[in-house]
Amino acid sequence: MKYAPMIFNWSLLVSSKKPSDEEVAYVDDKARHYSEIGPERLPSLSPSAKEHQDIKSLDEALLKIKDLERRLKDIEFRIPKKYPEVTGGAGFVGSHLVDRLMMEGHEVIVVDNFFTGRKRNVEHWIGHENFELIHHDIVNPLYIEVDQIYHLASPASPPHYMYNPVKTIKTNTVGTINMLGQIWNQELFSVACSEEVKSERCLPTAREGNDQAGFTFVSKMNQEP
Ligand SMILES: O=c1ccn([C@@H]2O[C@H](COP(=O)(O)OP(=O)(O)O[C@H]3OC[C@@H](O)[C@H](O)[C@H]3O)[C@@H](O)[C@H]2O)c(=O)[nH]1
Repeated sequence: MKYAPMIFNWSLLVSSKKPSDEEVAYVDDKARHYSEIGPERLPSLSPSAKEHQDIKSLDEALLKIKDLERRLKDIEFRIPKKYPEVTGGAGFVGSHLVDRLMMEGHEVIVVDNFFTGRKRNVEHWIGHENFELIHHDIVNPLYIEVDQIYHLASPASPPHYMYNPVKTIKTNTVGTINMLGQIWNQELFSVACSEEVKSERCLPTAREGNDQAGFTFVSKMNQEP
């Protein structure tokens, strides 16, 4: 790409055009005006009494805002926050649940081995002080303190749960036992299951009306706490 050379035309500064009589008269008039009133009569730049008053009330307003912010923080602290853990929180259903919990102001921990889940499903929360993402396979124990668990970590669709059936059964049994071990009150433990699994503890997520549904059904049935 070619650039046009920048030429500064000095002749523009030395205009040949003479000021008109009107322009000269204006400049004369201004010069006379300011020589008459003198510098002391120029408008003062220091604040007037009224402006002083305004600044004072501005300070007071800022103090009030600070006080209100502090009281708001106090109130926020009194609202019971939950510390829920979402296993499989990087998956389709899990990430929507995470959004909901985060929007409600809870401190959310996501545990996922990214078998089918994706970081991008929760990336908008990464860096948020209430959010933590742990790359972990629930088949191995995990020792963290939470006060509620939404257990969604499981291969969800036939190609995924049939990919390694033994591992699927391990995830849904050993994995679930591991997650249960994290929480003292099992009433605060919810499992996501498809509609075939009839249990009050289940959060129904999908209808798995296919030949292999029985496999995931049996596997998930073992999850029931
Ligand atoms: O061993 C595993 C398997 C899977 N996962 C995770 O579990 C999540 C499953 O989410 P997917 O997007 O694949 O599937 P869905 O969100 O549709 O499944 C959801 O509804 C159906 C239920 O049976 C599933 O338990 C629930 O997660 C993924 O993030 C996956 O990485 C684990 O963390 N560990």
